[in-house]
Amino acid sequence: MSAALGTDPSPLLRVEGLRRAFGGLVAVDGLSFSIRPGEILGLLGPNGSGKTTALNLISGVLAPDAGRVVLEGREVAGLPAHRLSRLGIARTFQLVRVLPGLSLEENVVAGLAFGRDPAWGTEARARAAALLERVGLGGRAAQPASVLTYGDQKRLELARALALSPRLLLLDEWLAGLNPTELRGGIDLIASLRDEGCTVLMVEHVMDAIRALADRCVVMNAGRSIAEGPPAEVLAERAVIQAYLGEDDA
Ligand SMILES: Nc1ncnc2c1ncn2[C@@H]1O[C@H](COP(=O)(O)OP(=O)(O)OP(=O)(O)O)[C@@H](O)[C@H]1O
Repeated sequence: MSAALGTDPSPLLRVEGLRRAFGGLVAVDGLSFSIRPGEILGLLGPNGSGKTTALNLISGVLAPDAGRVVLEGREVAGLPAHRLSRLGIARTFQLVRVLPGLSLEENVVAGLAFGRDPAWGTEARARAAALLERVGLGGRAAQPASVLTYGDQKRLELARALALSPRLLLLDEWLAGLNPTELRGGIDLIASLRDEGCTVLMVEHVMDAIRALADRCVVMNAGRSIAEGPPAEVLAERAVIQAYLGEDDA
């Protein structure tokens, strides 16, 4: 199925034959898929299937052993994370990485220095205020990040990622661990980013969120893509159900 998407003439991002091993364990094993501009692609799979490693390879946290990562026609595999930030790839992390000793504004201003459209000083503070407003933290710029609830830390981390003016936003289980109210708000927030044309690759275990948000999904198992397509179709596939049930023959 991924071969058909490989013929897409102008994907925003294309990964091809991506591979990364840790010692004898091949965490990502020949992974290929594309993301079109404005699309939300869900990257799914059971624990340990290689999703976070794939995000790490795309965002420059890790270098691939083999394969290509092509952003708007440009080969970017192996570039370090700070170069990829400048080129428009931003991400959130599974374990939230806000700077607790800094204010909300300072957290976002720190992100604004490293993106595609960097800003400093007065302009950075104005843009930080707008970004905080955008993620539902408006009016709280001066508060220390240490007072935030878990859900609000996630919002702050999203504001920091958006501060990079990304072409592609990578979300690593951004909705995990939220209570039902926070989850609803989080889904609405991602939906609003999509409505603004943001392109998103999201690793997510919350299937209600995938059904509500993703245009397409890629399902990984043991480092490989085992299914690709619209959520309703993919989640009904036998191989996907077996992978989630932990079958060896999936
Ligand atoms: N830095 C590392 N060193 C050694 N092994 C690693 C490293 N990072 C990941 N792995 C292994 O690679 C495999 C894939 O891990 P990865 O975190 O990418 O999976 P995942 O699909 O994101 O899992 P989860 O849903 O639990 O977050 C696992 O077996 C994991 O133990």
